[in-house]
Amino acid sequence: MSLVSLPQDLPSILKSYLPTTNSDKKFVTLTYAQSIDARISKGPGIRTIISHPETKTMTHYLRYHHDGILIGSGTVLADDPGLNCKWAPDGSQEEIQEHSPRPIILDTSGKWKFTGSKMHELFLQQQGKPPIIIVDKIPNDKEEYVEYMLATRDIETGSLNWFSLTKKLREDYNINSIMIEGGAKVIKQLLLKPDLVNSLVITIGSTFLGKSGVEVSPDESVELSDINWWKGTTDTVMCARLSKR
Ligand SMILES: NC(=O)C1=CN([C@@H]2O[C@H](COP(=O)(O)OP(=O)(O)OC[C@H]3O[C@@H](n4cnc5c(N)ncnc54)[C@H](O)[C@@H]3O)[C@@H](O)[C@H]2O)C=CC1
Ligand SMILES: Nc1nc(O)c(N)c(N[C@@H]2O[C@H](COP(=O)(O)O)[C@@H](O)[C@H]2O)n1
Repeated sequence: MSLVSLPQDLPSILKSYLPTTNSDKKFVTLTYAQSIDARISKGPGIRTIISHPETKTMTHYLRYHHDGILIGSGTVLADDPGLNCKWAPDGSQEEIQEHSPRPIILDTSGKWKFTGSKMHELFLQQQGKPPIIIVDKIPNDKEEYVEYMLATRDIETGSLNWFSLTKKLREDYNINSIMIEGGAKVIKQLLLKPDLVNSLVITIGSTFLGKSGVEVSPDESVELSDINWWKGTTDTVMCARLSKR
């Protein structure tokens, strides 16, 4: 798949929502594409194109600027995504490979296999990196090229500790900036974490996906600040920060 050009006015809007170059500070961007009725796919397990080609290019521009890209197992199983970066200033193969983010798959119950996936194919073609899989138990039958990282859980509640997870990715793998693309279960949790998420970049496509679509509404109301809108051919992009609650 080749990309259309990046709209000229997008980088200046995105600039202050991107991780700073050469910074070793942790940076988390939550980014996804939704319909007007806040759905990110037509239904569970259905890969759905929402973004216009120009905002798809923006996603690859964002990927270029991050060390890692995280998705949940629901997304990797539904979409079989590539998660590489196809955008680079000069479009060279070397630059694309170097700047492809490291895929991070939150698959605590070990349902997904790298071998035979789109990600695997791209890795073999030197167009993408191999994944780190976050698991509750290191599997006996480890896959070649995959790195496994144990999920960090709160002792009292047993729930995933996102702060420790991003800290560990930074300390153990030098992944300072992470863009989190979804899916719905992951997004819903992170919309309630203003202390973890530095930037929010949401593409809003001009479509309604209807009641059977996968919804991304947080369990509580969420206020935003530092808001900027970009208007494209059919989509708008909202850049913002989550307000502290
Ligand atoms: N339009 C867009 O930008 C995007 C759309 N999608 C869509 O989203 C849908 C998938 O969303 P979901 O089914 O909600 O799946 P998901 O991708 O959010 O994954 C959920 C899974 O992730 C793991 N997980 C998440 N939070 C966890 C936690 N706190 N502790 C332990 N494990 C945890 C679990 O294995 C859980 O079953 C697909 O239809 C996909 O196409 C996904 C990403 C972006
Ligand atoms: N930006 C954006 N727009 C859409 O319309 C989408 N459906 C998605 N989905 C996300 O992108 C992943 C696919 O990545 P590849 O193109 O295969 O590299 C998919 O898994 C979702 O995370 N994003």
